[in-house]
Amino acid sequence: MAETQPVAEFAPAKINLTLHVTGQRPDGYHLLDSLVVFADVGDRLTLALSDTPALNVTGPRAEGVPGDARNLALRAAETAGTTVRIALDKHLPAAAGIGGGSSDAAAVLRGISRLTGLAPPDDTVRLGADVPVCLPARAARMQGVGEIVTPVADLPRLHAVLVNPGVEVATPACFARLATRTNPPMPDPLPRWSGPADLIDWLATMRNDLEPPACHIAPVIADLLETLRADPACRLARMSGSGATCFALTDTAAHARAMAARLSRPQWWVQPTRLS
Ligand SMILES: C[C@](O)(CO)[C@H](O)COP(=O)(O)OP(=O)(O)OC[C@H]1O[C@@H](n2ccc(N)nc2=O)[C@H](O)[C@@H]1O
Ligand SMILES: Nc1ncnc2c1ncn2[C@@H]1O[C@H](COP(=O)(O)OP(=O)(O)OP(=O)(O)O)[C@@H](O)[C@H]1O
Repeated sequence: MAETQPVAEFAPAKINLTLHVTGQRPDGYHLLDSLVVFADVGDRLTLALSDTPALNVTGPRAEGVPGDARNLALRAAETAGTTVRIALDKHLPAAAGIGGGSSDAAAVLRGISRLTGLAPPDDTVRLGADVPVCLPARAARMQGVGEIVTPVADLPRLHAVLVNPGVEVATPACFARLATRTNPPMPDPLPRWSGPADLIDWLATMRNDLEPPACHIAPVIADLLETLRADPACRLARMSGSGATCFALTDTAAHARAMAARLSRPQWWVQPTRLS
């Protein structure tokens, strides 16, 4: 087969504005209720149909990312039953709670759909709990173990700073350290927020249940959250996913940029961003 013209896909960072752990299935997987949004920072992929699978990982965060069949980008193509050549320009830190691998996998599935005209496979949660929500890459409520994705229309757009303190937190270890596995869900239906300030006030009454276990595993996360909360521009600071990346919400893009400049440290990944 001659290679097709490549298509480009953006794989945005996934941010869990809330992450409530509401139960556990008999197979050990946890039931979640999470308000998920996407940032304007992320990985960049190009892919083309080809005879043999291939993956080339480059970019500022390529180090340590598997370049072989373990990479979720190649596993996604295999799930779709398609052979593709992928160039992955990695900008998101890995194992960071912002769905890097899942967003790459979802981007590959979107790209393959464009190349073949076929719909993505149904059972994408098998690739990773975050893949279904990353597929549309739009604000959504995520439930079940990640397979139930309900779009949230008209979510006010937020300004934020994302900060990763340079430690990796293993997701299973984080779930394993939960003190309680049956915690209250978010309200159903979700409220309708009048604007960003209203949304932030409401978010302050919600939780990330994985934050206490992650802070126990990596105390640097607790220190980071304290630093974020002490900043005059910070309206709310919370961890995303199983960490270690945390986000601070601000009133304006200028505040996010100024806060990001104040937070610059050699080992930290710091990004001002918009979430929507
Ligand atoms: C924590 C979140 O990032 C929140 O968005 C996701 O639930 C995790 O998404 P992910 O990294 O794509 O997760 P997976 O690769 O499917 O699972 C990693 C591990 O996390 C635990 N896990 C994950 C999802 C879930 N609903 N319950 C779990 O207990 C399991 O131990 C699993 O082996
Ligand atoms: N495309 C990829 N990008 C980054 N890591 C990948 C990729 N494919 C496989 N991996 C592996 O997956 C592990 C988890 O990385 P990933 O960035 O997906 O985690 P995460 O940000 O914690 O995800 P989540 O928020 O979904 O829990 C990494 O340690 C890495 O070895």
